[in-house]
Amino acid sequence: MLHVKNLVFAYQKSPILRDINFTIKAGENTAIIGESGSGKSTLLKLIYGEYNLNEGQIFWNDTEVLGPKHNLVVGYEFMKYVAQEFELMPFITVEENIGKHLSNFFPEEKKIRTAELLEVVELTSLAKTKVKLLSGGQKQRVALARALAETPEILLLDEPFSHIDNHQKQALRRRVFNYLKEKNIACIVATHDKEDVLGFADQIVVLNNQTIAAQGQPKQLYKNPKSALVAAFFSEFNFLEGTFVYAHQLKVVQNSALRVTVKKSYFKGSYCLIESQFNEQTIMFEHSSELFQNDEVCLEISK
Ligand SMILES: Nc1ncnc2c1ncn2[C@@H]1O[C@H](COP(=O)(O)OP(=O)(O)OP(=O)(O)O)[C@@H](O)[C@H]1O
Repeated sequence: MLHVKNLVFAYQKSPILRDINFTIKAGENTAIIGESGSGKSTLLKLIYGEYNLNEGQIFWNDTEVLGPKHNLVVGYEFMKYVAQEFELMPFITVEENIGKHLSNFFPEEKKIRTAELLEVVELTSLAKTKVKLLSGGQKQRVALARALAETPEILLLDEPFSHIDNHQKQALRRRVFNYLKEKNIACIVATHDKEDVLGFADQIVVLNNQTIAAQGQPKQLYKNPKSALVAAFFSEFNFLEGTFVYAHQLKVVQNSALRVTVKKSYFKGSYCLIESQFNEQTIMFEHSSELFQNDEVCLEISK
């Protein structure tokens, strides 16, 4: 189990993170979300032992994670970290990068393991290609596979699919997260993308104002977002009748007190997102077809 206890950290004087407390069980997937600059990457680096804490402690089971003040070499065998700037070796091949830390004493095992990981990240066809020739997304996949090579107990992922195109992202995400569950590898994913979270995360930790603003299971936070920050992470939303209402929870009806004037329609594929006006307030709602400027429609909340 990972245990982050009363963590406080500042790069210089003003704290970046304070009063951070949470736990992660073996095999659990935790998403760290929050605005840009809220400290997600910093938190991952602290858990990895890259910096010294100002206060607090971090444990993986009975081992305390200590910063560079106490450790000559950053990192622990049980933990791997895939940073936003994945540091690969450009002049050797994809498979050599992935197998870099696997023992040469067991060449057969190394071969099998590398082949397995190439499949997880769907890079089998590029196994013999030098990394310097790869695209950003392909490099990101090599970094993921390399982090998995030695089967860590916990994996720290910073925006792990950010460079990968949409077409490949969906399937890759499922493969990687299912693989982690199968192998009982805990993971922490810092992300801006709700698709990295819904359907995969066991818990979400929301960072805001240097601290944990909310924490819970995705379903809980989604159904009852207590702040605009959380609601906005999941979907387009409105603040109506003292509560957060997602755009898809507003339906056009014959008659209601919520009579809005359409400003603009945005085609979204299977639906249209409609921007409308109610008194001084902008109301966003989803509709099956396009509506036109100055159309008047009545809306009802259907949660
Ligand atoms: N090495 C550093 N030295 C000083 N300040 C830093 C350093 N790295 C990050 N910061 C500051 O710490 C704060 C948190 O940054 P961090 O990168 O952890 O945020 P983040 O939530 O991961 O952002 P993003 O979503 O944009 O990646 C920011 O204000 C940033 O400017």
